[in-house]
Amino acid sequence: MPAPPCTSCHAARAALRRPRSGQALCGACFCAAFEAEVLHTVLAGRLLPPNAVVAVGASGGKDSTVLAHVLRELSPRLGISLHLVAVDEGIGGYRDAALAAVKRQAARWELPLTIVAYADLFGGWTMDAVARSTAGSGRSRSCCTFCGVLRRRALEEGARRVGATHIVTGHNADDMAETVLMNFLRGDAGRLARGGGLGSPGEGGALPRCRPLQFASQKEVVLYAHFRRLDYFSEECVYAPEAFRGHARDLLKRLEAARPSAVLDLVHSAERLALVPAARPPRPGSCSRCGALASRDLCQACALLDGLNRGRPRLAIGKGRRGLGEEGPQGAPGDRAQPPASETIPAF
Ligand SMILES: Nc1ncnc2c1ncn2[C@@H]1O[C@H](COP(=O)(O)OP(=O)(O)OP(=O)(O)O)[C@@H](O)[C@H]1O
Repeated sequence: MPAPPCTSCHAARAALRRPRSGQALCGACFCAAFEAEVLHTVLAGRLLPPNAVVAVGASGGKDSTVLAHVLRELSPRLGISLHLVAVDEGIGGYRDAALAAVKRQAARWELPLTIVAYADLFGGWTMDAVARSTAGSGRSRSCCTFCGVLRRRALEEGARRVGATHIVTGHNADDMAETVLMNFLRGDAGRLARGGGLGSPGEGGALPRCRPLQFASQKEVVLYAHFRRLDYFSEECVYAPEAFRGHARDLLKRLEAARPSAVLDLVHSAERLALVPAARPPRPGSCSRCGALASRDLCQACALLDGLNRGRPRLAIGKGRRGLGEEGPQGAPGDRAQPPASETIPAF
């Protein structure tokens, strides 16, 4: 049976049904709709003002590839300029291939690219060295904790170097829903309290960050990349299988099978959550070492590096009561007198 006509242009045959709405569209109309929705997210949320210099966190993966492509399409209407910033975490057998994809994108789209490396920024520490240091006798399950904190810092540093006024990342709705689930599973009220919204406004001197793909489903991101024939790197990070996020991802897939709106419902639930004031993190101060946003003497990145340099990395990541959980905070439940330092960072 031939495909039905596209319900938008009525000229071409439909090439897909949109996963959420079931609408039958041709590839061109789907891509136009996808771009219009991202434009709406940016405009309605006032995420990127005219003349913004936008650093796109470019990992070479599908999400940031789609984000960079869509923002490039939209940049004349938004009046923004783009700069790709890629972080080389020093992960052998993974990041080099991903960076090669970013370089190809920069060349094809004629966008400036800056690469910053953990090894240069963090006193010689690469993620592979961190993994060796944190593993002890077994496999390290805390790599994503370290990497998330350090990458956030590295992206901020890279963005500053290129004179950016804003940072965007490619987190999609599925990523956001996983994060909400993980925060629930950890009982992390501090993060849940400010987990909604489209990003952080740039408190404490940090650059404003946002996630323009936050309402786009992973499936549609992949479909957009397919129809626009985007070239991206699709392998999983070598440390990802150890991460707690994988459990949240599996759970989310099962929830979505039973209830297709589960992903977006979770994203919106984070926006609507109203927690009692006592659950909110304290007003942040600044790190005594680097001046970044911190709720304790040292910011997350400096605390982690301190632990690594002293040969006691596990202390900084929650093997004690006040450390960080994997990819985020994990203070003792109910311990609100001095919440974990990680509560000072937004949930991405
Ligand atoms: N090495 C990196 N350099 C620059 N930005 C990065 C890097 N890694 C991740 N990011 C940014 O953070 C976002 C989320 O990354 P993460 O690895 O958690 O998710 P992802 O869904 O696999 O994203 P992607 O498909 O873009 O790799 C990316 O979309 C990108 O904007």
